[in-house]
Amino acid sequence: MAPHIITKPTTGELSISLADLVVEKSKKAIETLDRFTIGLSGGSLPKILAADLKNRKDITWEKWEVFFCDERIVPLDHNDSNYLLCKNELFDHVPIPPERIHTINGELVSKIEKVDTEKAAEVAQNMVDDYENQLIKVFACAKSVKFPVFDLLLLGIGPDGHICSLFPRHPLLEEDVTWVAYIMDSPKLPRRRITLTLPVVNHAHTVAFVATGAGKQDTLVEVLNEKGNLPAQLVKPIHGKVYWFLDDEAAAKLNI
Ligand SMILES: O=C(O)[C@H](O)[C@@H](O)[C@H](O)[C@H](O)COP(=O)(O)O
Repeated sequence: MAPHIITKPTTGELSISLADLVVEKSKKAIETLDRFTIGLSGGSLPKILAADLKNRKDITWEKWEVFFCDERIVPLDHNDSNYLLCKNELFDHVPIPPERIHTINGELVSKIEKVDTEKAAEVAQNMVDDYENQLIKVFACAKSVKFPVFDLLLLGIGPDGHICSLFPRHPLLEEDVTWVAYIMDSPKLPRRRITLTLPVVNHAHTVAFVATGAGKQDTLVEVLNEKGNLPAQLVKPIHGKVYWFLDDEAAAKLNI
């Protein structure tokens, strides 16, 4: 199915349009399943997302279940933390119950910082298991049931076409069993991260990319106009829809 591409002259207008989609998806999910499952990313996304959304009065925030599409393995109060970014932009301004915001395990973060490289992989695997268990609880299914189905995943895109912490040509792109994986050799710093895997992304009901600024022009031409295997091009939800929220600058080289 062709993606829906939404372009707006400014990031302010883009924030309004993105908030409209989030409100719509949140309402629909809460009406049917009494909860809304959303995955957030880092980068510029939390700020663009929160700018308008945090002032919306028509959201049942208490019914949200928030996960992170990827997270850097750093303390939750570290400047590199995607959680901290989302907290500052959104969580501090809206009443999502803290227990419904699913972070990486802070104790395991402290542990990983104190061990050698070999042991670090073991701790990272524990962190992955912990995060998968949080997903299992919310999605109320045994791990044998294939994949969680998020109502909405919000993704940024790197200039190299990466999404989550899934980078071009990285073996993690082949992962087709686990829901969450760790990466210790991320080409983008910090090196240690955990990420949702591609099959989880592709089981979501709705995936929305957000990209702004001239730095994304060439990447968007490649991802949207050409065939290839960049991580963003591998996002093809089995039953879901894909949206692209772009400002005019980012979209300038697209024929739309
Ligand atoms: O973990 C990270 O390193 C970032 O979160 C990264 O994945 C980001 O989401 C994209 O690079 C898009 O970032 P921008 O939207 O800021 O361009």
